[in-house]
Amino acid sequence: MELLTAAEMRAIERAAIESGVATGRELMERAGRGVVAAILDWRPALARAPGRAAVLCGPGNNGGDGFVIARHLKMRGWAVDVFLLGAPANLPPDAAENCSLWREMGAIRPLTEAADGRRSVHDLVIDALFGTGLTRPLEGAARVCAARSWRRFGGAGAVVAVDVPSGMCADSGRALQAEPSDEAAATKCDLTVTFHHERLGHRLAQGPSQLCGDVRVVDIGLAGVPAAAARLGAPNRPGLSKTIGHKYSHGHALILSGGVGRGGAARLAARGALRVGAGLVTLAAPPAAIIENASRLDAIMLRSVKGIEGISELLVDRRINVVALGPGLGVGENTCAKVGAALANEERGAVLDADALSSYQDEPETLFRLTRGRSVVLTPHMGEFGRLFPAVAEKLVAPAARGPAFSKLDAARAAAALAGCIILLKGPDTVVAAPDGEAVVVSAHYERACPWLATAGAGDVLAGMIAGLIARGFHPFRAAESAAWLHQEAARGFGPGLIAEDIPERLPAVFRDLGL
Ligand SMILES: NC(=O)C1=CN([C@@H]2O[C@H](COP(=O)(O)OP(=O)(O)OC[C@H]3O[C@@H](n4cnc5c(N)ncnc54)[C@H](O)[C@@H]3O)[C@@H](O)[C@H]2O)[C@@H](O)CC1
Ligand SMILES: [K+]
Repeated sequence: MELLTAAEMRAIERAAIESGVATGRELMERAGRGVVAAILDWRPALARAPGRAAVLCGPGNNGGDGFVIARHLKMRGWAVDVFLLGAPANLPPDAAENCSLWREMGAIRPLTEAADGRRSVHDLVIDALFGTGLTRPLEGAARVCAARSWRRFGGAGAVVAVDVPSGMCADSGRALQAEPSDEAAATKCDLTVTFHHERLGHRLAQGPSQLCGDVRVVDIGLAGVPAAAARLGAPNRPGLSKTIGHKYSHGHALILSGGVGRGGAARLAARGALRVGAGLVTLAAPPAAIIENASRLDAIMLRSVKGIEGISELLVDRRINVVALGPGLGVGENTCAKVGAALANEERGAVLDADALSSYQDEPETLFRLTRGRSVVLTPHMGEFGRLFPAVAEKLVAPAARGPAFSKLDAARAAAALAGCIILLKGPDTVVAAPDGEAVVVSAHYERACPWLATAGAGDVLAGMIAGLIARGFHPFRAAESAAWLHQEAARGFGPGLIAEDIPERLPAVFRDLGL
């Protein structure tokens, strides 16, 4: 599934209109009618018993959709109150036409009245104030209405956004705000109905977690108009279903462990690598930690390595085609030396996580010289990301004062360009990006939500799973994307109460469900 920016959606609309696929009026009609159908399908009780709706219309084409919605609701027996921000005379042509059509059916009141009303008498509030054209933070009555939506308009039924919740940037999922002291304002909705494909903002930042509610996509007849867009991440089925061969044909992953009492993270990673299908998995530990690890490992092989030379000696074996390191290694020069040894051979893949990233916080460029152009995946969470890419992270945490705002996708892309390798930026809205700009959002939201995945050690398992898929011959980008998806799916299937150890053990069930 593609995820569009506002500009990409506008380009598609323009191409459709220019090539005669549909007029702007027709698209608006399909959009408004589609929203009504989607709402009634989403909550069938609203279809059985029409009530009273408030339609909040803005000054652009999002408002135009609102007038279409008002008309279709009224035709279905609803009592409809329409509120407009600004004057009808200032509406763009298609919206103005639909405004006139509505005026034959009912009145238009200024939005300030909706903002002032103490209690809502409405069963349904339609937010058609701003869509993809929003460029600056909400002001005045629109801002008051957005704030009221957080209190459900004083008792209103469902709040439904047209295209995007007003106040949210469609590209980043962030609520626009002028300065840090300024509270971000965007409508909090129960349902968001968008058109053609989802926008990126439906999958990033506050979009899915706080603002959109459920999301439905309405077809407005734009299929076939191409766009170069980001995608929603998915498992690579053909890669995963490759028949089981000789154990060496599925590669050999090496996981570097920390010292005595610090091997748990590496063991979790190793288990993830093995369960995801690496042919062989070896855990390399310092001599003093061998007994501890030997008592905990069976299918995973164990090697004692002494210092950096020990790692280099082990890596003379070319059959080891990927190394994962970072979890439990500690932050410091010693870990940097291990990263250097792990990346010495150009042909070998690598996954760097946790301490392998934080160890370079004083000179990230030293790390990037090693990773540039290599089959390497860096898997930072936001904190680690900020240490390696401080300038990029700063742009992401600065208030989103203008739309389109800098997004998590932009951040991961910028980081991938700097590091010259694959970046997986963690979160429920995980983004995987490559230096050439390819990017996916692996989204654990809506029907795939699994907040219990934020548990200690889950990231270690993910690093191991990525390494396991690289061992199996996956391109590092596909390995990161598929592993992130499988990781979420395992957590989803397990349910609340999940601990990191459960994730690898759940993978066989995930594979079975995929029909592999
Ligand atoms: N692109 C498409 O293919 C389609 C778009 N449609 C609708 O059209 C919408 C986009 O319409 P527009 O481009 O007119 O954009 P909007 O309706 O989102 O708003 C644009 C207007 O608001 C003003 N504005 C921006 N930020 C403001 C602020 N903070 N305070 C006050 N005014 C502000 C702009 O100057 C402009 O006049 C979509 O979200 C969608 O709802 C649909 O009709 C169907 C087809
Ligand atoms: K809206």
